[in-house]
Amino acid sequence: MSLTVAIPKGRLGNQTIDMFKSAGIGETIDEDSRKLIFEDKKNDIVFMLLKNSDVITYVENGVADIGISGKDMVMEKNADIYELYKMNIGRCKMSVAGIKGKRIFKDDTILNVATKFPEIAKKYFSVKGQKIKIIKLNGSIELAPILGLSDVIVDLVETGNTLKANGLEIFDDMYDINAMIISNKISYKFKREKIKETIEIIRAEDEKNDKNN
Ligand SMILES: Nc1ncnc2c1ncn2[C@@H]1O[C@H](COP(=O)(O)OP(=O)(O)OP(=O)(O)O)[C@@H](O)[C@H]1O
Ligand SMILES: O=P(O)(O)OC[C@H]1O[C@H](OP(=O)(O)OP(=O)(O)O)[C@H](O)[C@@H]1O
Repeated sequence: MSLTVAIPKGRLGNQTIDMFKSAGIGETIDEDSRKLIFEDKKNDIVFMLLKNSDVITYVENGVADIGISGKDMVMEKNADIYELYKMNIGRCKMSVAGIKGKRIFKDDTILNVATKFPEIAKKYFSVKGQKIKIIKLNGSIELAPILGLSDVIVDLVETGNTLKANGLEIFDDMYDINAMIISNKISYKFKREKIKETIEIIRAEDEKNDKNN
């Protein structure tokens, strides 16, 4: 049976597809076409291109044997999967941020938190004993404090350019984030050799790219 691989469309997917291609795998993948599924007959792998936040769902349900997902999504979905390899791509931080110079402390009152990651934010603030209200957004999170929708945001920060350009700053660093190769648990039992072989190929490309950067 072929190995099925879930690739997120967008920044992580583009880099991963390049890695596969330079190892001679997935040469049939055409990111410019509207097709979402590509078969590499030579290597007996089927690639599916998914929305980033859906990769975990496909892997957890076994429709994809393995997938590439940001650690942020792995934490947010708390899925029953294996994390097999931590990649050097997709490196950023998850942070609490808000309007520069206006760090808010609200001991007994509720802090309004805008984020794409409600579960991560809830756990983080609950450990700190801070009561919060989540405002779930899907993008442009940095707008929320500027427009008065929230007190703070919980979001990813890489260069810090988006925060800076919008007059925000980091209040607290929460977690280091990177891309992960994840696997369905049953697939790992029955396709272990093929999965390991594929991860070794990606690992070699990932390490090679990391050295060159
Ligand atoms: N600025 C960034 N720098 C580095 N890695 C990032 C950055 N933003 C996101 N990532 C990582 O890349 C993954 C994919 O991000 P991308 O922006 O392509 O997806 P998305 O559009 O947020 O997808 P979705 O809306 O489905 O969640 C994230 O889950 C995260 O792990
Ligand atoms: O620190 P920086 O290098 O500026 O990167 C951080 C930005 O990148 C991500 O957004 P993305 O580009 O995915 O846009 P969206 O989530 O707003 O759609 C993240 O949500 C931040 O907004």
